Amino acid sequence: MSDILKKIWATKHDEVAAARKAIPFAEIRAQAEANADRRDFVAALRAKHAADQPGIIAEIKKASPSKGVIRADFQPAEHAADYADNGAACLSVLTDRNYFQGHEDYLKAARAACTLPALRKDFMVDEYQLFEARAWSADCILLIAAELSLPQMKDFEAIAHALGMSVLVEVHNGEELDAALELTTPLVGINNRNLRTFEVSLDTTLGLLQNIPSDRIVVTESGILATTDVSLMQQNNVNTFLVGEAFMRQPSPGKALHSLFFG
Ligand SMILES: O=C(O)c1ccccc1NCC(=O)[C@H](O)[C@H](O)COP(=O)(O)O
Repeated sequence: MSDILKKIWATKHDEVAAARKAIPFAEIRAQAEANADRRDFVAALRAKHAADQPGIIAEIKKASPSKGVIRADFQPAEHAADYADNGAACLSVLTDRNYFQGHEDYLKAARAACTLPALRKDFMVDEYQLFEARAWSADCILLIAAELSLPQMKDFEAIAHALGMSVLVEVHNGEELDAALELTTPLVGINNRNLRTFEVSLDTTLGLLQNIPSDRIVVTESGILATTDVSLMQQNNVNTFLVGEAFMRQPSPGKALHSLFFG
């Protein structure tokens, strides 16, 4: 099995090198720092929990390495408004072009179509991408502990927070979780998908859960497809979800969200 994560990482370094030539670092940094349009990603999740509701991060994803094209009729702004109307707390928008057919314009369009905070869902390998994210109005960035060192994650977290963005740190095993818990972000994502083999098991969340302090918000990511999956997580006190495919494959992603979480 080829390691897709390593391939993605190599592509990202090439992309960043090209982006730095197209828009110099000083310029993207100035754009990021001038962008005062901020929405609080963590507060949006906490508000749902305070109202005794699930915190749903609804993903806008056209394709993926494991599934190919998930949704041919892809309308990011419409999907965002549909999610917002049906109880999502936040958006997650793929901006990776090569592997997910994403684009920064999808992030901008989705966020502009509603009032929800948005995660730039991408593979952050270089600080340049954090400034890009804020320049594009992202409210949160993803750090994948499988490929980032702890010093890198600490640096990236500090930059994201200084720019007013939240950080979702993502783990898949105990070693990655130990590193993630060295960060200050309350958002700890447990990816049920092994990003190297594509194998999905909800036991990943259940197995790591007990090692996460109660002041963190555990986000269960990937493979949430059925109401039984939602109930299993809620029975284990996990009430924050990052869901893509189960919504994006349905004619109305928003109605699919409503039916999965609110019956
Ligand atoms: O989804 C993939 O195939 C994939 C492959 C390699 C790296 C990341 C990948 N996915 C990112 C995600 O984690 C998911 O988009 C997200 O958690 C939503 O998952 P799902 O609800 O199963 O679409």
